[in-house]
Amino acid sequence: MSNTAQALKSLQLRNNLPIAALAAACEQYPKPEGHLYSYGTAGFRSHSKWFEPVVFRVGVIAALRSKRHSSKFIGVMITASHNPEDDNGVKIVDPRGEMLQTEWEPYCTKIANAPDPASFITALDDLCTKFKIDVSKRSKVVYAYDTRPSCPALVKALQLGLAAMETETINEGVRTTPQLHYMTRALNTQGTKDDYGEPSIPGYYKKLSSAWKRLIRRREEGSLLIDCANGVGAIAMKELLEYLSDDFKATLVNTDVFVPGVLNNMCGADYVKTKQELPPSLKGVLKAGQRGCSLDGDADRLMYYYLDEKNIFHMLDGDKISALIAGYLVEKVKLCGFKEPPRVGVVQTAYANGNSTKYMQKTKALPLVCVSTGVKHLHHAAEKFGIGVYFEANGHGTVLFSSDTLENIRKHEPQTPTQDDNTKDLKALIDLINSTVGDAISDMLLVEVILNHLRYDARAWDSLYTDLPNKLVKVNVKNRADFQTEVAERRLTHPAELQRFVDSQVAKYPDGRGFIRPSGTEDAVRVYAEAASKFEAEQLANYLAGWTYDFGGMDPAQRPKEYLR
Ligand SMILES: CC(=O)N[C@H]1[C@@H](OP(=O)(O)O)O[C@H](CO)[C@@H](O)[C@@H]1O
Ligand SMILES: [Mg+2]
Repeated sequence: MSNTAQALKSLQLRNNLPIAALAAACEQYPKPEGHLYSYGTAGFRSHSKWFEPVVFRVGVIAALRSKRHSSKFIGVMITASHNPEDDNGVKIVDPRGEMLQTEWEPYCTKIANAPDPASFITALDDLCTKFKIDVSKRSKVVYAYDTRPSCPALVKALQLGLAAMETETINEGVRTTPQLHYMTRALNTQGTKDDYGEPSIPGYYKKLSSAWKRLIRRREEGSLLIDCANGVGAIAMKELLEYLSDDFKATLVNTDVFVPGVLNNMCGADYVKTKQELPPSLKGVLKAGQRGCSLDGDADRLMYYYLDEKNIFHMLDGDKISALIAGYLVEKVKLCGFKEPPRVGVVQTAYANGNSTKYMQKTKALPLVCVSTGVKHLHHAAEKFGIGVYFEANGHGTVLFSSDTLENIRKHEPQTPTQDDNTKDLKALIDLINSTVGDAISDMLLVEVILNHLRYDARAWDSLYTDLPNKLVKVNVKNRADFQTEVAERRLTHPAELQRFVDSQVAKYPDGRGFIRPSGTEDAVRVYAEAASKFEAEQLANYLAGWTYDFGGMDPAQRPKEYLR
């Protein structure tokens, strides 16, 4: 008998898992030695070379998650978003289209890292016991993937995991991440009072396009330039434009889907946010005054921008999008004439520009909370408002309507024609917004509608407030776990001396703010600083980076020369 067979025979499981099928499949996808995976903010993410065993195991976990949720559909999305083309990632989507419940994350990590079939099955057994999963229940999984060359092989691995669990599956093919989230929720709510829409990709386009047509008031001059990052967003945008009729004028660029080496390369939302400049491929294409926007590689992030008459680039990031939407919604709600108007609130992270926070709180008197980085934290905090607007500065975000708010709107009886018009608008806005997750395409339509209603061009929108100059630096350290934070990652608890240095430096700069936190997705520590001028923001960031580098146990002789000490 082989070692594996012996190990399997001596297993004492508490749950009736299909051991033979799981072990056989696991042997086909042996876990490479020396690679540790961790289920974090963005699910699992890694170089695609080592990724098939992880995706196979995620298939099994997703099936168990479905069994745990009375056989509701669970979603699985294979994508590495804005990361390089050779990376890939996988994440699990819960029945309402939300991110996987946090309590499952450490179990996913353990299952992914189990070195052999016996320990893999034992880890699954622990999960089943912990969450009282009835293995005999049916399971259903809907999945999709992005345009990366590694996807077909990863999909095969996923399918093997699902087949081992005898899962009913729907393969949605190459789709955006938000489309997969939509599908998951729509499949699970079909025919119920919470019906989210027709559970199909045409259903998604119909829902968005019909809401947009109900909202749009006047013909726009010129066309919106959309940088699709050479990713799946290009496919979705082309399909959506078919539904939007000629009234929506858009020019798509960076649409070379499936061409090797171009995905997210020198384009896309992450490029724009990190470089704070126009992608080279848009130079000479975007005209002064014209609005442009960039999606990321899986179309869940959105960045807007324009060139002024001197051809100077201005970025309208997640904070500006959030300010526009929140400011608009708070006024809209007032115009509906509710007896008890829903409370509109905003959720941000420490990366939100200081002046955006000031604008929301002081100018707009909006309640605002700051949470840790990562969409799941923002999403949960936004659920506490009647209408919760959440965006990360990098352009990922959406609007949530609580069930009380939806009920309130459904029952509302407008007393005047104005109230009636505005209530109709609000209902259409709910359809236009993909509340399951940040959706670049839905957010883009929402921004366009609001600008249309307010008669704003890009410059008018930009002038809501002026961004404080800022700089983000990624610092390599020996062990990022040595850096620990508190108050939604805005302060370090360890190393305490480094935090004291941050405090003393920041105090020297007008409008200065800075913080240091370990990345949740990369092996690095991020340093952020803002101040009244570009020079000061950069200088502050470079001081904090220099100190972080040294505190991180790195060799001072190798310290990058822009870092200051
Ligand atoms: C500064 C920054 O942009 N951080 C990003 C990045 O997280 P880090 O934990 O900073 O690596 O990736 C996350 C997942 O995509 C995203 O939610 C977050 O906003
Ligand atoms: Mg993304």
